[in-house]
Amino acid sequence: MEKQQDIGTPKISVAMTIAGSDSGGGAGIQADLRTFAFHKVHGTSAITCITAQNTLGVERVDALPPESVVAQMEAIVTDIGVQAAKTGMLLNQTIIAAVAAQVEALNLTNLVVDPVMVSRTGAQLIDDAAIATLRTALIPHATVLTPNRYEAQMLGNLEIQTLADMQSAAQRIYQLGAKAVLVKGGGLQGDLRSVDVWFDGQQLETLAAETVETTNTHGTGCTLSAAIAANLALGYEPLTATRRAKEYVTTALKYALAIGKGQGPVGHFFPLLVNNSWSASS
Ligand SMILES: Nc1ncnc2c1ncn2[C@@H]1O[C@H](COP(=O)(O)OP(=O)(O)O)[C@@H](O)[C@H]1O
Ligand SMILES: Cc1ncc(COP(=O)(O)O)c(N)n1
Repeated sequence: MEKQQDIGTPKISVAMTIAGSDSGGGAGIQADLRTFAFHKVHGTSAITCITAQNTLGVERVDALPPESVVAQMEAIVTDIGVQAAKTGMLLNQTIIAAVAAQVEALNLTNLVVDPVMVSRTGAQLIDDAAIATLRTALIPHATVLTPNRYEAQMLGNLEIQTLADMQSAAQRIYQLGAKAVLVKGGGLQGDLRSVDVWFDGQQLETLAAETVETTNTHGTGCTLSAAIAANLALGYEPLTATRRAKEYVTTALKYALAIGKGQGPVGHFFPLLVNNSWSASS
């Protein structure tokens, strides 16, 4: 029988997320796949761990065996192929080491590394051995590295309070070998919450956006790194991809969802649903 004709776009970009599952649907794999879809990029996923999580926090985390993570990456890349990838929550040293080795073996380029180490509230999420491996084995493969305030403090070994501190951090962290570093401001005070600093060895840029007054910020970091990967997959240069991703996060924050008793998630698809009132019956 003849293969059915594709009805989608003739050429579709593909991105891969290597990250953890968030049962609450606001961060991790769930946020990444929605972000890819919003950008009309086909999303693939290598799941590293399963969190029992909601808007109030993480209750439990179960790691997958590193061999499973590596096999998922291989299955995706050897058949479908990807134009860009991102890493999120990698959880432990063995998974980080396995992912870094597989990134090398599969020759992955256009890699966004979101070094999920410390939550925006300052809680350390992975142990010191894992941080050391992230620093030496994975970060040197990053096209763009996106630490939040606390992660940047650890990676740059300095305190961050001001824009000047963010700039120093970006320059210091760049020495770890990523092609570009974006220090994110969400963990700072006032309007610095919406300011990020970019350094790629030549350009030191301040990326500022409108500050959105909301407590529903769950998933902002995941969404930003996934949107950078989506834009890289679409062929944009890293800095342009990052500027476009930041615009998307700002919009998603404006449509953030007041669900649950804690910090609700950003609204990945709500700009579309509100402005373009498609419904199944129409
Ligand atoms: N209230 C806000 N208004 C606008 N942008 C924000 C706000 N909070 C965070 N951002 C942006 O969201 C992105 C994610 O940053 P951050 O929240 O620091 O990451 P993480 O979730 O990893 O802690 C950054 O681009 C940051 O500037
Ligand atoms: C599975 C998983 N991955 C990542 C995050 C960080 O989320 P944020 O984007 O809010 O920093 C999370 N809470 N859960």
